[in-house]
Amino acid sequence: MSDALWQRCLDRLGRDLTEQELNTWIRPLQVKADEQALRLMAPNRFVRDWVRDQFLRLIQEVVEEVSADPIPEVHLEIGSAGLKPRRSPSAEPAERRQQAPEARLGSRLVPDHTFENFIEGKSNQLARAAARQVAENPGQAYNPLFIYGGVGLGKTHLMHAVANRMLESNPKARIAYVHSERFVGDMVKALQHNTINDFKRLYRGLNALMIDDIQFFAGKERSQEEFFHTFNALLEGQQQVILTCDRYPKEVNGLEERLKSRFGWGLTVAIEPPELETSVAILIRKAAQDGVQLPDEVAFFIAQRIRSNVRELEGALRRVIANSRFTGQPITMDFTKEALRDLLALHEKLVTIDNIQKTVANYFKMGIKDLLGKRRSRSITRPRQIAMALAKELTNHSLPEIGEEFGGRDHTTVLHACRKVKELRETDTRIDDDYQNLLRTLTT
Ligand SMILES: Nc1ncnc2c1ncn2[C@@H]1O[C@H](COP(=O)(O)OP(=O)(O)OP(=O)(O)O)[C@@H](O)[C@H]1O
Repeated sequence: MSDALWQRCLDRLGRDLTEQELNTWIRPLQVKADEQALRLMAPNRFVRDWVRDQFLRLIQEVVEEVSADPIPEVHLEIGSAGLKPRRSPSAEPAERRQQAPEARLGSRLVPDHTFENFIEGKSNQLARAAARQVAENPGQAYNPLFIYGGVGLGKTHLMHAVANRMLESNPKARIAYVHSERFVGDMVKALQHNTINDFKRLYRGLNALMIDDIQFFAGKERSQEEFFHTFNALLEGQQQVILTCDRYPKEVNGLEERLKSRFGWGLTVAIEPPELETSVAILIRKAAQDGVQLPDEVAFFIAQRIRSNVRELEGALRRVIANSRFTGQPITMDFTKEALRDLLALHEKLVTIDNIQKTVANYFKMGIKDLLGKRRSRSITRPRQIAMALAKELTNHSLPEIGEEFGGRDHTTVLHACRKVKELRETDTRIDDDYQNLLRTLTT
């Protein structure tokens, strides 16, 4: 009964919470069978406290709304609906752990991927904070830590930052960072050479295991099986596990349910594409690391045009710096536009005012006529203002040109729209989410 009720609550909560809030805080809760109450089990104290402070009242309201009489009380506790992971000391004897040669496990860590070099912004704040906690208290804070998000957004960087920090405090820590394809490859080799027991011993004797891009496990049942056991052995021994994936674990097809549910034991956090200010800060920092002082306007220019991910931002910056070194010219706006001409042409070709109008109208489920027309009800002016702000941000058109394209409006109307949207994004997360979603749709 509780499961069905909770499912109805989840559907209803989807209307009030963002997808990220649902995925990070609400979906990891498990329901424990109870006739009288709805018992929600949080995987750890952090999640319980956060859910209690931020969402419990809403959950209670939703439960009242969706349940028939009698309305159950809502209890929020730490634990799980099923078995708890055993809190035994390390699963492997110490001398056996010492035998495993590090070099045979995983890939090298990038020394520059540190917390200090990771620029924080709203889009990655939670992931960075969680990773830091894990680095300070491996095996204790959140286990496993599951970081998900699109390509090139800093998941690997954060993983390495945890490993680098752990090694700083304990140079003997046994940490393996592996891409999931490599884990699968190594396992297949071990099976072929009859060395699967060594393989198991190596992995299970670690202090921390970090596996990147676990979406590649999809459909590989034998690897998932082995990984599941390794994973359990490490968790039981309170050794840290960190995983990354390009999407929310429940959305990976071909991944066993028991694995997906285990991932929810710790903390699942998202990384989003960086906001403009974060992108600018990243560019300025990366340039400085290369000994280049990047003018602010150039950083803004690049960040405004390349919105998809940090790797692309870095690529554009590298190209500007390389061109400047090669030609001996200083990095000015004109120089940057020239250096990135083909890249920007590609982006601009895709983002036209027309395209923005269609995408925004579609997103808010309204007609283009209304978007461009004279009606002034809020349900129409907001999307209209958002569309104008996007046109200013993503195209090279001037304010009067944009006004013209929006039903012949004055350039001051466009300016007002841009300011209003900026202000609203700072005060209303829903509008900010809508804006970010639209940005992403238009630029990727
Ligand atoms: N917030 C940030 N501050 C500084 N550098 C960043 C930040 N986010 C990402 N980067 C840099 O962007 C590049 C891509 O990041 P990373 O390889 O960690 O992405 P990823 O999310 O793991 O992508 P993929 O899914 O493709 O593996 C790296 O060079 C990384 O250092």
